[in-house]
Amino acid sequence: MATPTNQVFIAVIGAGGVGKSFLSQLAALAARKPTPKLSLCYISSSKKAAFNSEYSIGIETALQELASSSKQPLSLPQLADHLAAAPAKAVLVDNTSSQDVADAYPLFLSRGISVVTPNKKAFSGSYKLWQDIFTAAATAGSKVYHESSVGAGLPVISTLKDLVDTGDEVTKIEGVFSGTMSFLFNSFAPVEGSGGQWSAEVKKAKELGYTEPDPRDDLNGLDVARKLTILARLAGLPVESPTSFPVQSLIPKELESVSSGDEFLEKLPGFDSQMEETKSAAEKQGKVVRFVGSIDMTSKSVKVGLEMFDKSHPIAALKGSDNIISFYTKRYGSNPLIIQGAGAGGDVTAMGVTSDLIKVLSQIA
Ligand SMILES: NC(=O)C1=CN([C@@H]2O[C@H](COP(=O)(O)OP(=O)(O)OC[C@H]3O[C@@H](n4cnc5c(N)ncnc54)[C@H](OP(=O)(O)O)[C@@H]3O)[C@@H](O)[C@H]2O)C=CC1
Ligand SMILES: N[C@@H](CC=O)C(=O)O
Ligand code: NA
Repeated sequence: MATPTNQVFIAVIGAGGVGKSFLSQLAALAARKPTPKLSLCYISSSKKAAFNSEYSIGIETALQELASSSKQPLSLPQLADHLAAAPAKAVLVDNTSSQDVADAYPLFLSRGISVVTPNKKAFSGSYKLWQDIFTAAATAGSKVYHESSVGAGLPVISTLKDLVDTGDEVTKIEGVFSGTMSFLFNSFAPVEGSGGQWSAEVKKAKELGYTEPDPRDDLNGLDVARKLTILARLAGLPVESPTSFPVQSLIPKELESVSSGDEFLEKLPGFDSQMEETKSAAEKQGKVVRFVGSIDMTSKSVKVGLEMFDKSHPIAALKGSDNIISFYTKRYGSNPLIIQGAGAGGDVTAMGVTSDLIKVLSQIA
């Protein structure tokens, strides 16, 4: 039987802040662009899944179907089998931050299943996983896109790929790469006024959907380190892992061994004085403190941490969860190519995922 080319099956793992926004953008996309026909065939959280032998879940009703389902999620190899047996091509959308799901991308890709994701774990894990992912995709002809793994929906990865693919040479990448850290410092240590309480701002960032599922993954600097690992690799620096360069953590020493994110948030107000000291030290010099990262391609060095900025500096003047990312290249000379805008939040992150899906559809359907 010929494989229909006018239909694509979509499997979604993860229905949190980004996953929910993605589903509503998928519903709008399916309504706006009837070709190829987009069929949602699987949706799961960590505990439950909705799927059936007809490969058909209502996109609009997916969250209700998931909530009322009594099915356990398929194991990742079972899901790969299920999608490989679908009557047309399939795309896996990973909206989790799971390392296990990320580790399975080579399996999905080698079975012809394309992957789109905002999950940083695969592209910032071991360099071997990175190679396995792109080798599996190249061998099987499947596609893999991860725009929202850096700067949420901002066109950071596509821009860097375009620079490299057109023969430009990146010399340095620097800026603010975390929506959470941007929000925290913009509200805790604003250019004007006194700012809020550190621990209260951390809670707000979580409520606004900016943080990782566990906010300690933002505060320990690892989220930014992961993003820099991804960008460094794309720019041609084969960084081994996000822990292979200096990363400053903002987790108080006393809370390093706390077992859960919730307990950490409960105890954090007891350590607000530590961040207050950092803020005052900058204020004494007429500056503000911000959490930044940089990749220097010439010296092959990557670093992540706090720096002080004059109040007139563009990094000091960021608002909300904005990221600012400057690409210094041979072609752009001393005036970098700069990308700026919201770097976290469900809708802007899902936008990057949905636009990646559209790119995949244009190549496979
Ligand atoms: N939020 C943001 O602004 C941005 C997020 N991202 C990335 O997007 C991804 C999702 O973030 P976000 O939506 O905020 O996170 P949430 O915590 O809101 O949602 C995560 C979802 O993934 C599910 N999940 C976790 N592990 C598994 C698993 N092994 N199998 C199936 N489902 C699983 C969770 O299920 P359950 O509810 O059962 O635990 C939940 O539905 C992360 O990788 C994050 O780094 C990237 C850019 C910006
Ligand atoms: N927690 C991350 C989400 C996007 O990658 C951030 O705050 O930037
Ligand atoms: Na992006």
